[in-house]
Amino acid sequence: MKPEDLGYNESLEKYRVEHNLGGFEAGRVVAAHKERYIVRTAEGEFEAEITGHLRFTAKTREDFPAVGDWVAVSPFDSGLAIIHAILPRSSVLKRQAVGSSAEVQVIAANIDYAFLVQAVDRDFNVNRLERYLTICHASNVQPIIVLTKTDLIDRTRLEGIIQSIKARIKDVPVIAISNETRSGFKELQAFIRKGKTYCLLGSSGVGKSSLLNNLSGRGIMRTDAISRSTSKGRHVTTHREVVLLESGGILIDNPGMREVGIADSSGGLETTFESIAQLAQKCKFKDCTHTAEAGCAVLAAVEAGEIDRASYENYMKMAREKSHFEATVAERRKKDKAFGKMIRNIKKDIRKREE
Ligand SMILES: Nc1nc2c(ncn2[C@@H]2O[C@H](COP(=O)(O)OP(=O)(O)OP(=O)(O)O)[C@@H](O)[C@H]2O)c(=O)[nH]1
Ligand SMILES: [Zn+2]
Repeated sequence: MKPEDLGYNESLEKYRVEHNLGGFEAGRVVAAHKERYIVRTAEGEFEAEITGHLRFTAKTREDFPAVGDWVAVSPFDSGLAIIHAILPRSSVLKRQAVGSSAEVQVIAANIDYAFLVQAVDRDFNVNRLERYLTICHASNVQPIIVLTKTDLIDRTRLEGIIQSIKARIKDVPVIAISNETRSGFKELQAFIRKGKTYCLLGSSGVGKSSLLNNLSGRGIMRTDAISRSTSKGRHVTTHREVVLLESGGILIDNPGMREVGIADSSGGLETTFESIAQLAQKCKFKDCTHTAEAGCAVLAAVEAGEIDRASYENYMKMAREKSHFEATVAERRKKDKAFGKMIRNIKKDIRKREE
């Protein structure tokens, strides 16, 4: 298999050469579990660990390899390799970790396109689509909306749903398919290009697995589980989270993908609701919350019907979640800082006493 088949490209190769990584092989992380990785290179598949240097210089979880990452590796034994560096990511899909720590988890890296999957029956909800769009914009992933289960409703109802999406979401392709009748698959396939990386985002039960099965046909790469003993003697089983589609596209599918929420969507909110963000600059007060202020340009536009009220409410809800998330992170950083200072003071005291 050529690295290009896994999505390797010229800018990655340029980086590898320019940063003196030419002596290593380029590989793509196809599975990650704790600090154990499965890396696929042109030569084959390796079970890999990161160098001590990478581990000790890592400041956050984002400094560790994730599924989809391109890494510089050196094989050292049959089937074993060391990861020396992570090549620059074109996109990072993350989510806020469960719990109160507000730590960000990297779900996958280097995804080009996300299929935002929604069923046209009971799951259908434009607010949820906007939520996924926000994540895509924050992550630098191109969205494509896929409506499933179109066999369950009639043509008129489907047209109505598509219209209601287009009224609120501009410039994002909408494809309607059925996993049962396979209608719409030709149109969908036209969006899948060789060497590009995709993922599926959507609630449980909307038809993501069925879609994946219909797309992959033969040539699926993760049919068997990987089970090897680790250097520490443990025996673990991992599933490859990268699937090669028949059309040459690469699909990343892992459990974290199914729990994507809002995390650190710097700029994401603004891109999704561009018109709201632009209006917000025209508000009378700089710190306008767009809830009740006089001279609020956003409220005025909602009143005038220039902005959809549902979009406005969704925007406000996400803005609140985002600021809550950022506050939690700031709070934790402050605590970490105070703790670090305390430790330094204790050490100083000990040194003084020893003198
Ligand atoms: N009628 C109809 N049923 C579908 C379609 N796509 C999926 N289903 C059914 O919907 C159910 C859920 O489909 P899945 O593909 O498992 O959904 P999923 O999104 O992978 O769900 P999770 O694994 O929970 O995330 C299954 O019973 C499918 O047979 C469709 O296009 N039409
Ligand atoms: Zn305002």
